[in-house]
Amino acid sequence: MEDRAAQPITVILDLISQFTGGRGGIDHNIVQFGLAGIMWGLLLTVAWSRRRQAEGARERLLIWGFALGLARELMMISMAFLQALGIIHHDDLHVVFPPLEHALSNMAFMVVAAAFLSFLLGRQERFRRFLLGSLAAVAICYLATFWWWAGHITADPSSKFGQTWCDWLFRINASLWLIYPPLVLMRETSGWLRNLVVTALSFFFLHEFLKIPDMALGEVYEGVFAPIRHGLYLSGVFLLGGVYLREMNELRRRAELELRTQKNLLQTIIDAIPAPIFFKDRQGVYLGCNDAFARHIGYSREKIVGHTAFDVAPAEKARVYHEADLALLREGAVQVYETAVEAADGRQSTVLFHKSVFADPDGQPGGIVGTMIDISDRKRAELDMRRMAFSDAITGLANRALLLDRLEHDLATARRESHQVGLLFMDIDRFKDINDTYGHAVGDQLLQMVAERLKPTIRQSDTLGRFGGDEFILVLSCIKSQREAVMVAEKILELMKTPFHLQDRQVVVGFSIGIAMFPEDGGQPETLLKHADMAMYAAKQGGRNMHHFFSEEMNRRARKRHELEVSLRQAMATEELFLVYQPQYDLGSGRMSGVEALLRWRHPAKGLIPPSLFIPLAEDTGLIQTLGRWVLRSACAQAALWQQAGYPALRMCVNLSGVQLRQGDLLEMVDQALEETGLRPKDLELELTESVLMESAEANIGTLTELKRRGIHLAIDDFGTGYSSLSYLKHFPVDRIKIDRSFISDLPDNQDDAAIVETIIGMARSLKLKLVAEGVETKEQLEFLRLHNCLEMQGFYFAAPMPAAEIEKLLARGARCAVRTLSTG
Ligand SMILES: Nc1nc2c(ncn2[C@@H]2O[C@@H]3COP(=O)(O)O[C@H]4[C@@H](O)[C@H](n5cnc6c(=O)[nH]c(N)nc65)O[C@@H]4COP(=O)(O)O[C@H]3[C@H]2O)c(=O)[nH]1
Repeated sequence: MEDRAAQPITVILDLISQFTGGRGGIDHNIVQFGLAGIMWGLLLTVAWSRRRQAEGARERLLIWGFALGLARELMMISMAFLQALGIIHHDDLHVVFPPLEHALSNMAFMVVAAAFLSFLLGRQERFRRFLLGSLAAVAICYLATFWWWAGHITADPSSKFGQTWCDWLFRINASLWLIYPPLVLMRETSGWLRNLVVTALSFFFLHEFLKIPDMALGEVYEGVFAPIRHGLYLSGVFLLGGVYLREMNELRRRAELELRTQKNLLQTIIDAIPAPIFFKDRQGVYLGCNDAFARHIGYSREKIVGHTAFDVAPAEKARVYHEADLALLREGAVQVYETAVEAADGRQSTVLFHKSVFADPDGQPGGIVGTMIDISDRKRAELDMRRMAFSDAITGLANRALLLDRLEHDLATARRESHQVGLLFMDIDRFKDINDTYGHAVGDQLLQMVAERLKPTIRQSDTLGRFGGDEFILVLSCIKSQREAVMVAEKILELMKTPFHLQDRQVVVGFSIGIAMFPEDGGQPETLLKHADMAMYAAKQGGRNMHHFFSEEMNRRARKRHELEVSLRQAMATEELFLVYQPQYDLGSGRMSGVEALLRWRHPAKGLIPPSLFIPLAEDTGLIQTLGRWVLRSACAQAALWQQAGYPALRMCVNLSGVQLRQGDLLEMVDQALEETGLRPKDLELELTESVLMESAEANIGTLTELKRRGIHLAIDDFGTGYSSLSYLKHFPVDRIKIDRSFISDLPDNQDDAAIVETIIGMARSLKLKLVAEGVETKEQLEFLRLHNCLEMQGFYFAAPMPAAEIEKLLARGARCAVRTLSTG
């Protein structure tokens, strides 16, 4: 029965055996070894090349497994060659090679199987146990076999390894271990990858297992089994290799995809950051950048990436960046520096670079990553702030702080290098009037225009600034003589002569310049400034629109002025000031028609100080406000007293300073004085000098009209000394003209004066203005005036200024102008 059953199989096996060339045929086919060797070699190459990216136990195992497989094939190829070349006989091969070949192929299978187990199951412990167990078993089998085989072959050199019990042991052991991985995988995983791996591992198992029936049959049908087994082996290797390569390909694709995703993500993230970011390699080639960077430097990303700074920045700048990069790569750490960047369109910006080095996979400096913070606005703001701190807001010239700083610096240099410095202190004459007349905006405009005219006069090394108000300073930093300063001053005065176009008007402004020289006039900035200021004051006193050098005399005068000022302040508190009154007579009635209140100062040490000395000082220092208020109130009070005492009404004439007129509170001051004293407005006459009136005619006309509306009389003092425009005179609400005493003093002999006086009298008559002649000292003068019909007079011929009590006496006596009183006031 058994024979019958075995018969058809035997027939088939015989047939296959015949067909395949029988024993020793394909078993030792060099093509098969070659193919398997190529596959193992390829797999080893791939696994080796990937060892960096895919670090891990599996990859290391695979390298070992593939290497063992390759070693087996190489050994088989060399065996085939040795046999083909007749160096070793076929029978002798069985002595050494089979145990080695079995060990290598089995170890290769085990290791590869373990690697796939770990990969597909993801459980390290399990595959480690499997690996250790299988390898230990293979090793034990191998050692035992070899030990036995060594003895056996010595006893019977014709015996074959494949026909001994140790071969059995070997095959059974190997197939038992090789059945394990496919079974585990079948049970625990699924998917096409699992199926392929299971198939490949099963082929390996079958390759080992089929040897067992072959041996059981006495290797009679090795011609059948060998091709099948080796076919299975080759298929297993190719299948596994295919799986692995495909998997590698997939991994690479996935890695690339991931890399691309990561790159996109990174690009999106850095594009979302508003600060420019870039990164370059060690050679300075841009590897990437964000939109902000591309925008900032004005190039597209394509023009930047793959290029160096030399392609996107001017060579000079690129060199700076490159050198900074090299230093950073050399020294590592972080680099922060500020620099100017020029964009493609030439736009300049100041940026703060933060650069650091990034490492390559080997931990070496791989390149540079940097960010740029645009600090142009901050820089500009800092610059503006610095400029604002040192420049005058209206004119843009140096301000007081900068002027003092420069002056100090120039003086230090001049001291060191022994040269001179000229300081020009300039002031616009009557700037206040312009401000009052046209408003502050126009005043500022004038300051700007003056600054513009001054600018071209200065050299690079000079400093021009506004010291405050209408005061300009020019520091001539290095000059050889006073002559140079004079030339500059004259040039400036010449420039200022051209009228300024202000609010559709051509306005001529005067300019006074005071000059102080280093080292003669002072060694310190403060002293020089003070002295130049004094010189400027002297220029103003001297008739304006001129320049004046500082002198010691000026200093002395200034000191005296200062002392006087201090005394005047004290005088106001200690009643050293008092009023005297000078009568004015009406020759028509022969009666005293009015009195002029005149201020006196009796200094405890210096005696009587004339008003011509202290009134201008009071005007300059602002004391005139308080003083004027006091004079007006006292005079009004005195006039009211006389009236209350029953004397005939007298016109009380009070001098007003130009400063008082310009201050806004004149009306209020007058109202208050009248109200407090009870004097009628019509009994008060306010005297304004012709020049004061003309200086700011337009601004004053409103105030004067208001005074007039209240019934207060207005007189033009010192008439004839200024250059009254007749048209203005016609518009001014004045009542009286006071002919200046300078025209009276030489009457009647001086023909010119006589003609002037006659003209003034004629003009007053035609303008219907009243007249009073002041400074009448002689009978001839009186007669001349009377002859020409000027009937009101004031002067020493009639009476000198006198205290109120004296006036009262005169009033009490009903004194008439015939009385010749030459008493002093
Ligand atoms: N040679 C000569 N002089 C005569 C004669 N008659 C009078 N005078 C003087 O002529 C000046 C007349 O005053 P003014 O023209 O208003 O000129 C005044 C006036 O402009 C100013 N002043 C005086 N008191 C005041 C005041 O209270 N307020 C203001 N703002 N100015 C005043 O001081 C100037 C000088 O005043 P005074 O020294 O008091 O000098 C007075 C007076 O003493 C004469 O026949 N011959």
